[in-house]
Formats: sequence, C-alpha cells, structure tokens
Amino acid sequence: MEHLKQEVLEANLLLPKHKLITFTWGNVSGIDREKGLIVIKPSGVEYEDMTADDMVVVDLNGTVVEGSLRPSSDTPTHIELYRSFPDIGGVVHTHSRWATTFAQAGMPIPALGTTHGDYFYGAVPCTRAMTPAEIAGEYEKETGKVIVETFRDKNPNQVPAVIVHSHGPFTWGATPKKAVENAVVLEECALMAWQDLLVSNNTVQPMQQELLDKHYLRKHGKNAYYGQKA
Ligand SMILES: O=C(CO)[C@@H](O)[C@@H](O)COP(=O)(O)O
Repeated sequence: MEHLKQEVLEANLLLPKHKLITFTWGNVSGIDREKGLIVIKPSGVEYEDMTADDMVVVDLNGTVVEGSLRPSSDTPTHIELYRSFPDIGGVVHTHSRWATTFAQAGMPIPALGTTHGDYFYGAVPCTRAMTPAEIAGEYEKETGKVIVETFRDKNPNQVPAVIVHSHGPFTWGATPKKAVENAVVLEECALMAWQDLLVSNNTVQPMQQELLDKHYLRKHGKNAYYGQKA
C-alpha cells in the first residue's frame, strides 16, 4: 500500500496547488481493487503538514486497517462511490468556489462549450436535496447514496463529476490524479457557466449535441484520436 499512499498524498497536495480548497475543506482517496482497500487523507490535518505515513487505509466497510489518524469525515461517501462505480480508482471532494456556487443554488452545470465537452459528456448533474432523515442519519453515507441515485440513468465514466445539493462537488477518475484533473476542469467549467448565465441574462443554451459528440468522443472511447498513441 506504500505506493498508493504516496499517490494519494500527492493527489491531495494538488488541491491547494490548484486553489481548489481553503483550509482543510477537501479530500482525495484512491483504491486498490485487488485488495479491496482504500487510502484516504486524515480528517482535519493541514495540507502542509501531511505525509504519506499520515494516509489512512480503510476497507470497503469503513474499518480502519492501517494508520493512527482518523480518516476523512467524507470516507463513507467515497466508499459508496467505489462500491457502485466499479471502474473508478480515485475520488475527490472539494468546496471549490464556483462548483459550490452551483451546489448552493441546487443547479446542474450545463454543457455550454468544448472545455466542458472535452471532459464531461453532458451536464454535470446536481443531486436532489437530502431529506431531514438522511441528514440526521448516516449523513456522509447517505450523501454517497444520493450521488449514486443521481447516476441511475447516467454513465459515471462519461460524466465523472456531480454537484451535491447545498454542499459541493465530488469528482472521480481512473486514478486519484485523474480525479483531481476532473475537479480542476469542473471548477473552470463552473466559473464559465456562471458567467455565461450572467452575460446572457439566463438565456444561454446548451451546446450543440454534434459539437459535444465531436469533442468528447475525440478524447474518449475506441475512436479517440486526441494526443499521442500510447
Ligand atoms: O464537507 C466538509 C466540511 O463541510 C468536509 O468535506 C471537509 O471539511 C473535509 O473534511 P476532512 O478533513 O476530509 O474530514
């Protein structure tokens, strides 16, 4: 697990680097699918002080199997995502300003241009508001369940992000680093979408489906041609 701990530490350190977090308001995890173990940052520890040894290893039931610190308070949400989205290898949560603005407005982030279409094949959905019973119960686990419910008729590999109503964004990806990249792009898209809504006086329309297809599919899937051959 030492390699994954280092990978998860480095992915967490990308959050302040990209200005996606304030104080300790965010977390990144990664999973070893063969072992069924998740590595996640500790709760409430300053990013400057974190080391790979501080990373906490938990199983898919949330039991700490390695580490002396308490895991991120959002660990149950990460676990729900790993359980329901079998292809993902990393999860990110932040309170980045523009994505959280959409969360607080309870609004999805519409696909308005090719920056969005390169990463997200359609609008980034916003979950429904959680019920008082869900909030009073196992809140973080219920947050994960509400995200999974939001993706009942969506492919989480094609839209690797969600806005949690009145809370903030979660993103995921094949690796912890890729999940952070998706969080960075989501924040850019959220800022631009907010400005588009403003300058168009709320009349901006989703981009053409053809353009979305072109940009998403040239980077993803079997006919992708963007970048260099592996
Ligand atoms: O959502 C919140 C706070 O509202 C948390 O995600 C955030 O503070 C990060 O907590 P952790 O330090 O990961 O326990």
